Amino acid sequence: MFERLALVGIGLIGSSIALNAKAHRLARHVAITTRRQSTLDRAAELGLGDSYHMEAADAVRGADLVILCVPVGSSGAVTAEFADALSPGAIVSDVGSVKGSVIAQMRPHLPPGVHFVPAHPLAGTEHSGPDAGFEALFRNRWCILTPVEPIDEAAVAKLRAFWEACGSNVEVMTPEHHDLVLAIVSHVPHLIAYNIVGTAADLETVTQSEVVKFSASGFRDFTRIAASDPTMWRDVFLHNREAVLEMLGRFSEDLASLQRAIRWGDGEALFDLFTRTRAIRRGVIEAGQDTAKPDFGRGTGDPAPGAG
Ligand SMILES: NC(=O)C1=CN([C@@H]2O[C@H](COP(=O)(O)OP(=O)(O)OC[C@H]3O[C@@H](n4cnc5c(N)ncnc54)[C@H](O)[C@@H]3O)[C@@H](O)[C@H]2O)C=CC1
Ligand SMILES: O=C(O)C(=O)Cc1ccc(O)cc1
Repeated sequence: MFERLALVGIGLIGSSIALNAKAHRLARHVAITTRRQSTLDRAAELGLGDSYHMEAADAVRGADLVILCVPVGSSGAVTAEFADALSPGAIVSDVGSVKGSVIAQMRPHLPPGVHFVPAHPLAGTEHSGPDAGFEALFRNRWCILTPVEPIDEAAVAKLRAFWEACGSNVEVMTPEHHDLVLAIVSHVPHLIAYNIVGTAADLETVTQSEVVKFSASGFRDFTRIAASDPTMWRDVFLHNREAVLEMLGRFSEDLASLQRAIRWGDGEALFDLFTRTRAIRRGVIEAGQDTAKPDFGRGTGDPAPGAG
């Protein structure tokens, strides 16, 4: 599919892409570059690529597909390191959990003649680093493409085919819509997990060990999410600020109304909400998705179906 794939950053997502490239023969040569020598050495030990470079420019030179796989806050600085070495006609993409900010950071560095097609695989775990990757990560998961003007349809089609070969279902949308949808289905839920685990750990009457010992399944799920990479998630919140604050505002209002229902013994309000949310989960399962599928509908004015 590609002659030379350059992966810039080789953590969970970069290494999972590398394993797919090898398993499905998506590129004749996979060039890997990352910031630290120790990470590059580990990638080489794992046999993730065909060549390994400490200089990003050396990895992207001659590449027809470059995928940036670094925390979103580093996107601009890292792109500046290799932009001059990009070949005309190359497709430049990324995997960042935020699209608007990443596009704003990367675009000014990209020379005319390369095709910029940002992407976001909605697939991951709480683990990070090159050892965390696995080939099945993207299978039956969504990958969202957010092409920017001037859109090259052939480049979009090629990147779509790449992600489909990794097992993903591909959807195209604007960066703004992506950031709003992801704020409610991914970013705010992570913030809630970080917050509730922090609150539990801070309780003076509940020691840290009791939090671990008595974790029932619901709280256990929160602890898994709250174990996610601190650098990555700090960057997500700093770079999707507006959408997250908008969704948090709605969330707080809805939480206040639940608090009120509990205070005033309004069982009907609680029962009604829990009945609606149960139906949503069952709809998700019936649709064959055991993880939340974003609401790709537009124009409803309510990107959080069933919230509140
Ligand atoms: N972890 C997840 O579940 C998912 C993450 N993403 C996105 O994928 C991107 C990468 O995330 P992961 O692979 O999980 O992270 P990771 O922490 O496993 O790997 C990040 C990689 O980037 C390198 N790196 C960090 N700062 C750098 C810099 N300034 N210059 C060069 N290399 C640098 C690290 O050495 C490492 O190789 C992020 O933008 C994240 O938002 C997207 C979907 C899921
Ligand atoms: O581990 C989980 O449950 C996740 O939610 C993984 C994840 C994290 C970040 C993304 O941008 C997409 C997927």
